[in-house]
Amino acid sequence: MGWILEANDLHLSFKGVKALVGVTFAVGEGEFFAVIGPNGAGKTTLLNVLSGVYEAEKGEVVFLGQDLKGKTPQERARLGLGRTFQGLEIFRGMSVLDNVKLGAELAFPSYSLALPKAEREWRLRAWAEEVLDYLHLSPFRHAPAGMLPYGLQKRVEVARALAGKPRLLLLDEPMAGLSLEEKQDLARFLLDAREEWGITLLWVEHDLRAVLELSDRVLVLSYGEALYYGPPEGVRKDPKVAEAYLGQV
Ligand SMILES: Nc1ncnc2c1ncn2[C@@H]1O[C@H](COP(=O)(O)OP(=O)(O)OP(=O)(O)O)[C@@H](O)[C@H]1O
Repeated sequence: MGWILEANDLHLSFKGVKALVGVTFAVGEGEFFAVIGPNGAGKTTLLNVLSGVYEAEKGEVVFLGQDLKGKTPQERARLGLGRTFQGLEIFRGMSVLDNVKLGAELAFPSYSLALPKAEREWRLRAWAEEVLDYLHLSPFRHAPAGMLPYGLQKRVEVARALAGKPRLLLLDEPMAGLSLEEKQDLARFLLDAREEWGITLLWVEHDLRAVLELSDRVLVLSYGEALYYGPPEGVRKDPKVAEAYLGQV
């Protein structure tokens, strides 16, 4: 399998608290890859290191064959490494369409700045509308994003990230706070986006059932260390994982 992302021996501590301890894994092109683990295991820290919010003290992150050391989150996003956050990161007063258009800007490389303004705006809007349509958000396109029910706001956030046409999208607990039906809808949209636009997905998620059902491979973290790395079928059988979750799996 061709790797789109490789993380080698990542270490990071916060004032003596070891958040990542020698974490090594790789994500294959087109995979749906999950990172799970108990609270405080280092999952969000790992996403922050991959997306450039933090720099690892040791180890390297290689994306599409390129070492990301020293690259800012914006530079990483431009290379095709997208991200959604725990909690909502949308502009509440802005319309759904404008939120998604902001994300779509990333999908239009700088040369398109040379296009006439109207032409560029038209293309941007057409692509944003396509993404909205895909995620069944078109009926809400003119509503201020903050006025929508929570589940739809989460979907707007995912739409904005997908509109940037990332090669790899990092998702931090995309299903938190969603109803079962909303979770099933989101799962379908993510799987469809992978199929349609060739986006690789790496998600941190607490809903173990959804993770084991949807993911191709899983990395389990506990106290910053990788406990398990492999197919979902092995997660429940692994004694170290069972111990870390104290019977939760
Ligand atoms: N900016 C920071 N400053 C100090 N300590 C931090 C910081 N970020 C994370 N930590 C610590 O690092 C460890 C890992 O935290 P992290 O948020 O990555 O875990 P997590 O697996 O995402 O947890 P959760 O499931 O609760 O979101 C924890 O002990 C946390 O307190």
